[in-house]
Amino acid sequence: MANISVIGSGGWGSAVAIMLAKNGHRVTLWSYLKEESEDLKKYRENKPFLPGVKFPDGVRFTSELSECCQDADVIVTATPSHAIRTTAKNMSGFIKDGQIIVNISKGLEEGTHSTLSKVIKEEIPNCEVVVMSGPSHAEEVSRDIPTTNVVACENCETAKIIQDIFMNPNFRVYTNTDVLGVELGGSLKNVIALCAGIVDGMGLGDNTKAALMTRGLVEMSRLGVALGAKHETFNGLSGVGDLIVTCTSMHSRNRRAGILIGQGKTPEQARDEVKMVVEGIKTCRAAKELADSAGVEMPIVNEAYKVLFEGMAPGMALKNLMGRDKKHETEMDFLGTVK
Ligand SMILES: NC(=O)C1=CN([C@@H]2O[C@H](COP(=O)(O)OP(=O)(O)OC[C@H]3O[C@@H](n4cnc5c(N)ncnc54)[C@H](O)[C@@H]3O)[C@@H](O)[C@H]2O)C=CC1
Ligand SMILES: O=C(CO)COP(=O)(O)O
Repeated sequence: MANISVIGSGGWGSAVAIMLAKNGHRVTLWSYLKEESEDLKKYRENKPFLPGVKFPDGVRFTSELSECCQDADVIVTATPSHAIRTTAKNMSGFIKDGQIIVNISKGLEEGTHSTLSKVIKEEIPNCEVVVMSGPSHAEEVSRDIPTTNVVACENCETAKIIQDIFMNPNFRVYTNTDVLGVELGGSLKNVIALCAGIVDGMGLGDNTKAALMTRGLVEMSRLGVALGAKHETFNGLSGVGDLIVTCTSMHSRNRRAGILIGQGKTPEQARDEVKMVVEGIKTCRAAKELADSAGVEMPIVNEAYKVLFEGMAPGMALKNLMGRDKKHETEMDFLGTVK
């Protein structure tokens, strides 16, 4: 049994806290807002994000970071991506050498385009970072619906420690050492999920969505390989696996925001209506800027950028994508990835 602190009590942090407590660990769940923490304590339920799911006895609640870090064997970070740097900075003074931090948030930092494990390592140089990603909606994990994820760390022995802590008969965990590939897959799929929602909101067909997902995966892998990730990682749980779930599930916040945009709402209106974190909007900007500076072609991401940030109508973006130059499907670039 381990002492685990989960930093961030949105839907995902709460679901993971519930699961880890059911696995037999002592869990402390940290909330950004004191009122959020008080409500969790009072109702033993996350009413806004996971209504109807009770926290097991093994979970306690706090809004004090110091008490989360000091006695924890493992710390799990689950804040929105934009809050990871500040949260890590605030945690840094309480972290012991070699402390394992498992990041389960998905996204890239605005401006620097850094992966979240890199941001954590910059703020807490004495810790060891593991990332967990894959197809896992909080609504299902909190209700013990069978799910598989992957934990990635350059040190496979550390990944195995986390695999043992998280694994249970309804939550199967694989290990991987391609940290960059796992993080990029989990982040970039949110942009394609937004586009899948737009396709649904426009009332287009299954053919259109299958095309978007397939070619979207090609773009994700192409950028990933150019940045140093392994191509095969994108064919795993954190790549195609998460892409499938996010592009097809009504639980997906990114897909739900996309549906609203496809129906004519602005990205701001869509984000406000979804109310929960829609990471794909910011990640789209980061992906476009990364692709531009690495000279990588990402036509879907480019069109999504125009819709999200330049006011282009989704119908025009679709026309641009369908009207591109003719291609051979498996055309390779110099790195051996499919163009
Ligand atoms: N919800 C899900 O099923 C999954 C979410 N994720 C990722 O987990 C991360 C968190 O997402 P959710 O739990 O869905 O979010 P959520 O929308 O359910 O909750 C957001 C939480 O962030 C807190 N918050 C707001 N501003 C903050 C700040 N400045 N500092 C710290 N906390 C702040 C809010 O109080 C709230 O508790 C995201 O990166 C998301 O992509 C990953 C896998 C599954
Ligand atoms: O990453 C997720 C599921 O694996 C959550 O995706 P959404 O943020 O789109 O709900």
